[in-house]
Amino acid sequence: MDLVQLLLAVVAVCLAIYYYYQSKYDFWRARGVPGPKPHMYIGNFIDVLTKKRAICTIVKDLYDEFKNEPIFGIYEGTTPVLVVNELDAIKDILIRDFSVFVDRGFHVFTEADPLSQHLFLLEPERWRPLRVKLSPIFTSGKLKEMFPLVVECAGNLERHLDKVTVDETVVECRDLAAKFTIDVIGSCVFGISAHALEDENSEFRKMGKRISTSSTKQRVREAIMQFMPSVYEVVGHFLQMKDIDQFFINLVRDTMRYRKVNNVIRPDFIHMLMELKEHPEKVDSIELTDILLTAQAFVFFVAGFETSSSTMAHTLYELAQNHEIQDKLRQEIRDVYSKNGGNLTYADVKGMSYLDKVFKETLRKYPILPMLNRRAMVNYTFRDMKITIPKGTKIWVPVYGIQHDPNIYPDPEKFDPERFNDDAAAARHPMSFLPFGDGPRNCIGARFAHYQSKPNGGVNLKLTRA
Ligand code: HEM
Repeated sequence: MDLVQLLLAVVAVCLAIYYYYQSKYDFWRARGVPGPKPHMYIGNFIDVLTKKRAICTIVKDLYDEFKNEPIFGIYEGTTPVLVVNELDAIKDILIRDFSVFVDRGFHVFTEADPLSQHLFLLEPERWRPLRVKLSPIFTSGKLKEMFPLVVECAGNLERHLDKVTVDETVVECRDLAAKFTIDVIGSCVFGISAHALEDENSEFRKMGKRISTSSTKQRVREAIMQFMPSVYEVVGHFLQMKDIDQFFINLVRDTMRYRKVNNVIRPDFIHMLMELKEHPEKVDSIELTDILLTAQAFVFFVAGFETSSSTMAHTLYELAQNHEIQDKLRQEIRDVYSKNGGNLTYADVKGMSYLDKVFKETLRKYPILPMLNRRAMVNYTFRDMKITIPKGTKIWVPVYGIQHDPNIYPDPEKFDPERFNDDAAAARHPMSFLPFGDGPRNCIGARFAHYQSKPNGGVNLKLTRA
């Protein structure tokens, strides 16, 4: 083969690759679904990879551009994703036709990343029986039993704030919220005192920081996981955060062993996971390994810590700018505390209606997940729309866009808890407020989130001014 032939062969291969990838971007056009133009290989997420824009901004901008369409198509890398704007269609996906959309469409890396086998990521076969068995952990009754543990942490927070306000130390609210949440999760999930409030070097705090800080290694890891899952299966082992995994594996194993030997019973998640382990026959056909149980405790830490602490920090941020709302809320909180001789009960938290509105408005303006993910398990035809998507198609529900849509929430950047008056909330479509998702695969910890976040806000406002 001479040089010209070699060059022609190289050009032919390059063209073949180019057309192969280009043809992947015909997916939505061929089905008559509108959408933004994708970039070669990267799809519509170049700004996420280059960290130019946050994913919530991208979701909002795309939603604003296509919000008059009931659906539009985008590409995650080369994978087509259907974004569904129409609220009735969203209800069909999350609730009515849930059996079609039971999967989130994420990968579980059983070998490369054993703790990824948790409820949020699991495929339907293992998710279904586990969700059934884990749901009772979050019933009102169980949370009521657990509430004294939260109150104990709120007491520590109160003492901590007493100290720092006397010293007139500047308090970083985001950091304070993270420490409090770690103490609550440490106690309610793992049954240990994490001491994050008092000790800057607490092991749990360090783990929380490691998980939530986005290092270059972590960014590379997440990008490969999301855009090249089959590559991650091979190289994931090298990118794994082994010390974090080992910390949680040891913690759960040692705590379970200690409790068993010393016959310790405590009303927390570890106890409930131990009960599942003791009765494996209760979990259908799936094997309940220590790793699988640890993965569930791990997701309660990850999902419970960052979500609630960000929400608390956002609430305090908004209250610092809206003094009227802050004063009204403080009055409600002080009334409840003084009625009960300085104590806070489970029923009190439930009864604080203004705090509830403030919490909801925070989650409307700052939803933790900018979109919900689902994947069609079979071919699916949308009602009232002449479109059929093939089995395997990924779906996004653009929560951030919907919750910032001025047609649904007038003046959406304004922080206004009155949007959640009973009448105003009832007048809106139920799918227009989805901070915890909806349907059988909604947030399993939603109720727990209320009962761990609100006492934090309560203690902060009772004692201080944001
Ligand atoms: C303010 C706090 C929180 C927010 C805003 C939040 C939000 C969410 C959202 C939007 C989802 C996806 C729902 C869907 O796809 O329909 C989710 C799932 C989940 N959340 Fe939360 N969450 C919070 C707190 C918690 C807590 C405290 C825990 C556990 C202790 C938790 C555990 C989970 C788990 C395990 C899932 C996956 C559920 C499944 O697939 O079955 N979350 N959360």
